[in-house]
Amino acid sequence: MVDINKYLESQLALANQRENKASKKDNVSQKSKSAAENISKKQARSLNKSSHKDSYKASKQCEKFCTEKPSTSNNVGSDEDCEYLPSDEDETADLPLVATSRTKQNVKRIIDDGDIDSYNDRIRNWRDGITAASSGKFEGDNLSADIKYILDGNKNPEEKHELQNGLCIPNFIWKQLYKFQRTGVKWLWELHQVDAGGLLGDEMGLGKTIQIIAFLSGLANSDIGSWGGLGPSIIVAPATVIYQWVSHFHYWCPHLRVAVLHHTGSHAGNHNQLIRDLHGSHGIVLITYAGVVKYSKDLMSRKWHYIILDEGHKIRNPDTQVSKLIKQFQTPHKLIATGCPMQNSLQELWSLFDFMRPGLLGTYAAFMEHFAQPITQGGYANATEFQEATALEIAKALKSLITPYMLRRTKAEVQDNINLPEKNEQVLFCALTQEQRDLYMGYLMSGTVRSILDKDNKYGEPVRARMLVALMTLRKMCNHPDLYLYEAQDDIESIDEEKFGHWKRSGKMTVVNSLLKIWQKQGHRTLIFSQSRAMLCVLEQYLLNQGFKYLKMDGSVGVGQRQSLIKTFNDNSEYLVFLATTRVGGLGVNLTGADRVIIYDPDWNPATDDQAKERAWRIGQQRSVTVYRLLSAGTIEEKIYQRQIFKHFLSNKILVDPNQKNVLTTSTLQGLFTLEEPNCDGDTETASLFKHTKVNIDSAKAKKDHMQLKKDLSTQKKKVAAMKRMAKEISNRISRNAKKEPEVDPREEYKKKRDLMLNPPEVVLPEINLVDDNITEVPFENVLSEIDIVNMHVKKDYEEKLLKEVLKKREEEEEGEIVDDEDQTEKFDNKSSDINNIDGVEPITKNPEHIQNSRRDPKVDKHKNPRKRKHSKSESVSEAEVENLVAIKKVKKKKHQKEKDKDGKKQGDDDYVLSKLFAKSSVKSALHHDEVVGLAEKEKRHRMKEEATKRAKDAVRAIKFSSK
Ligand SMILES: Nc1ncnc2c1ncn2[C@@H]1O[C@H](COP(=O)(O)OP(=O)(O)OP(=O)(O)O)[C@@H](O)[C@H]1O
Repeated sequence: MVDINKYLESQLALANQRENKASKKDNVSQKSKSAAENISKKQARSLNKSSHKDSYKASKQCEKFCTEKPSTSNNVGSDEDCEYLPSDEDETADLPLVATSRTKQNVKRIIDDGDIDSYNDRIRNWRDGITAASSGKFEGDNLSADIKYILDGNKNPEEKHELQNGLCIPNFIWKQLYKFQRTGVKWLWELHQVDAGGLLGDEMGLGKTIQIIAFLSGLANSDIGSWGGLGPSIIVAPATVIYQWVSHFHYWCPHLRVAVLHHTGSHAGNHNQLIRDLHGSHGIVLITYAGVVKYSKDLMSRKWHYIILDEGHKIRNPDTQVSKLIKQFQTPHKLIATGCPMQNSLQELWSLFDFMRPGLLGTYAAFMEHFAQPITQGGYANATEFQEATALEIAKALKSLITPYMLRRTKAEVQDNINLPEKNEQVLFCALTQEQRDLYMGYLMSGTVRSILDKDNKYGEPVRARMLVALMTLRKMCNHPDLYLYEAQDDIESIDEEKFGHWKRSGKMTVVNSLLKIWQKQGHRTLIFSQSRAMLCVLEQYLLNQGFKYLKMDGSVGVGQRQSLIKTFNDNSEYLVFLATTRVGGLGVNLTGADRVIIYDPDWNPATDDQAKERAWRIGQQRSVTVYRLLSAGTIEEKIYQRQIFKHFLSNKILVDPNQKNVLTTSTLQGLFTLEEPNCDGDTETASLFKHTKVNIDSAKAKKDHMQLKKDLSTQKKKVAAMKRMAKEISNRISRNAKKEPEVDPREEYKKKRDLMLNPPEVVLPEINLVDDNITEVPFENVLSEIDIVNMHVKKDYEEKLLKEVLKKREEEEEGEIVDDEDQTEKFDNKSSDINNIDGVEPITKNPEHIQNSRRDPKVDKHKNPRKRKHSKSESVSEAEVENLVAIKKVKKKKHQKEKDKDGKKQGDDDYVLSKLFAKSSVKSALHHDEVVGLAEKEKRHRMKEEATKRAKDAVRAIKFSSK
C-alpha cells in the first residue's frame, strides 16, 4: 500500500523543486515579484475605481502615483504634463501663477497691453525712444525694430516696402526678413486677396511668428479692405508661448495693442470690457487654447478680421471640444502656423484643413475612406504592389490638393539663407541596470500583463485601459526604478532617502551623468526634456547633488513667468542645464542658449520629440548642436521609437515625397510586452533594423582629436594669458600716462560712434532681393514654390539631362575630394578596429556612404550662395583670363579645408563623448536619427534637385534674355 502522506510529501517536494527551477529560469528576484504583485493589485484597484469605459482616466489615475512623490509636493498638478500619455491629450490647463522658489530668481515679467495705462506708457516710451534715437540720444533698453533701424543709420523709420496690390510693409521689418520669409509674407498676402485660409508649415524655428507679424504689420500700415487695414484679430497659442508673441509684437510692431486674455494678463476687471476695447481699437487678443473654450461665447459675439492658430496642430483631433469651438469662428481669414501639420495620422491633416479651408478635403467620412485608408494601407512593408501603387497615386493627388494652401520650407531648403550651424542627432540605446532589468522582467510576468495578453479576456476589464497603465509602468522603470518602486511600495517610511533616485540605478541616468560631466568640461549647455514631471524631479535632485546650476520649467511654472525664465537661461551662461517637460518646454519657445539636447524619454508622437529638439537648433543658434535621444535597449521605448518612425514615414509621404518607402511592419501586442535581448551582433531590434545608419566611431581618432582640441585650447589659454599680461602692462602704462593726458569725455566718444553710424563710409551693399516685387507678376498658385514654377515650364527630359549633368559634376567633385582625403581614410581604416577591442562594444562595420557624406560640406558649395554668385563677376571669366582667380580659388579652398577641419573637430568631439559611453558599456549602440527617418537621404536628393532647378532657371532666363 502506498503511504498517502509520504506520497503527498514527495509531490510537494517535487512541486517546490519545479517552482525553484522556474524562478531560477525567469531570473527574477523576490523583491521584483512582490513589487509587481503589489502594483498589479494597486492598479487593479485604481482601474476599478475609475470608469472602465474611459481608459484615459485610468491612465491618469496611475500617473497620480508618480506625481505624488514627496519631492514634488509643492508642485501643482496640471494636464500640461500628462506623463507618458499618448499626446493627443493636449495642454488645456488654465494654470494659476505658481513657481518653484528656484524659478523665481532673476525673472523679469513681460507685460502685455491689457491694462490701458501701461499700454499708453509703453507707447509714450516708444515714441520718446524714436525721438531720442533720431537725435542720437537713445539710451533706453526698450529697443524695438524701428529704433534699431534708426540706430543702424537709417533716417526714416516710416519708409515702406510696397508689395503688388498695395500692401505696405515697414522697411525696418522687410529688410530684416530672409528671402524665404519675404516669400512667406507675399504668400500670406496672396491668400488674403483671394479670401482663402492657409497653413504656414515651415519647419520649427524658421520664423513663422515674424512672417505673420510682418504681414499683419503690413495690413495695419495699409489703408485697404473693409477694415481699412488690419481689423481686430485673435491669435490662439499654447500657454508657454503666449508672452513670446507679446514680446515679438512689442519689438517688431510696437504701435499695435496686444493683450493677453488670461488671468496672468495685465488687464484687471471684466474680460468683456477688454474684448470690447481691443475690438474697438483693432487690437490683437492673445489667448490660449484653453482660453478659447472659456471665452468662446464672448469672443464669438463679435466679428473678427483674422483668427490665427499658432501651433495649430492643437486642433488636429477633430473630436476635442477646443477643435469644435475654434471651427465655429466665422472670420473671413483663418491661418494656421505649425511646424508639424501632420503628426500621427491623416485624420489630423483633415482636421486642420477643416478649420481653414472647410470642404476642401470633403467630409471626414469620405476623406477617411478614399484618402486616409488606402494611403495608410499602402504604407506598410507588407502591402501588396497594387496597394503601394494606389497609395502613391492617392498621396500625389492629396499633395496637389493641399499644396496651394500650405507653404512649408525645411531648414535644409533654406540653409543658404539662414546658415544654421551643424546638427548631429543620434539615438542612444542605453543598457538597463541589473535592478531595472529585474523589475522589468518581474512586471512582465505579473498578473496585469498576463491579463492583457490573455486572448480570452476572462478578466472582463477593458484591455485598452489596462494596457495603457501597464505601458506607463514599464516606461517608468525605463526611466528610473524608483518611479516604479515608489508606486509599488506600501510603506513610504521604508524608502531609503539616501538611495532614492540615485543616478547609478538607472541606465539612462548613468548616460546623462557621463554626458553632463563631459559637456561641462567642454563648455556646452544642455536642455533635458522628459515626458514626466516625476522624472524631472529625480533629475533635479541629481543636478542639485552634483552642483550643476540649472533652471526648470514644467506645468507648475506660471504662464506669465515662462518667457522670462527662458530669457534668463538664454542670457546667463552660468546655467548649465535647462530641465523641462516636453509638453511645456518643448513647444514654440527659443532656447538657443543651449547647444546640447537630451531627450530623456520618447513620446508616442514623433512631433513632440522633434518639437523639443528644435528649441535649440533654430535661427539664432551660433554653435553646432548635438541631440541625443535616449532609449532603454530592448524595452518598450524601442517600440515607441519604431512607431515614431512609421508616423514620420506617413507624414513625409504626404508633405514631402509620395514615393517614400516604409520599412516597418505592424507591431503586435505581445511585442510591446517583451524585454528583448541583444542579438549575436549585440544589437537590439531597432539597431539591427537600421544597421546602415549606425554611428561609426573611431575611438582612437576621437581621442586624438580630443587631445588635439585640448592642446589647442591650452595653447589658446596660454595666448590669452599672454594677452592678459600685455593688456595689464598697457593699462598700467595708460594709467601712468593718464595723469598727463586730458580725460576723454564718454559722451564725445558716443557721439563719434553715432556719427559714424549715421554717416557711414560709402559701401556698395549687395542687392538682396533677386526679384523686384513691383515688376514681377507672380500668379498666386506659383508663389508657393519657385521650384514648382520651373518644373512646370521646363520639359521633363530637359530636366533629366540637367540632373545627369549635375550628378556627373558632383561625382567629379567628390572624386577630387576623395583623392585629397585618401591618407585620412587610410588612417581611419587602420584605427577603426580599435573600438572593436573595447569591452561591451559590438564590432562596427564602416559604412562608406556615411564617411563620404561626412566629408561633403554643402556650405562651401560655390553654387549655393545666390547672393555671392550675383556679385561675383569673376565666375563668368575663365581662370586663364584672370590672374587672381587661382588665388581666389586657393583661398576658397583653404577656407573650405578650414571649415572641414572645424566640422571634423566638432564631429570628433561628439565621437569622443560617444566612445566614452561605449567604453563604459552604458550605451549599447547608436543610430543617426535623421538617416533613420530618411531625411538625410531626402536632404541629399533635395540639394541635387535644387541645384538642377537653379540651373534650369538660369537656362530659362538665358533663353529669355537671348530672344530680346
Ligand atoms: N529675420 C529674422 N531676423 C532675426 N531673427 C529672426 C528672424 N526670423 C526669425 N528670427 C528668430 O528666430 C527664432 C525662431 O523664430 P520663431 O519662434 O518665429 O520660429 P517658429 O517658426 O515660429 O518656430 P516654432 O515652430 O518652433 O514655434 C526667434 O528667436 C526669432 O526671433
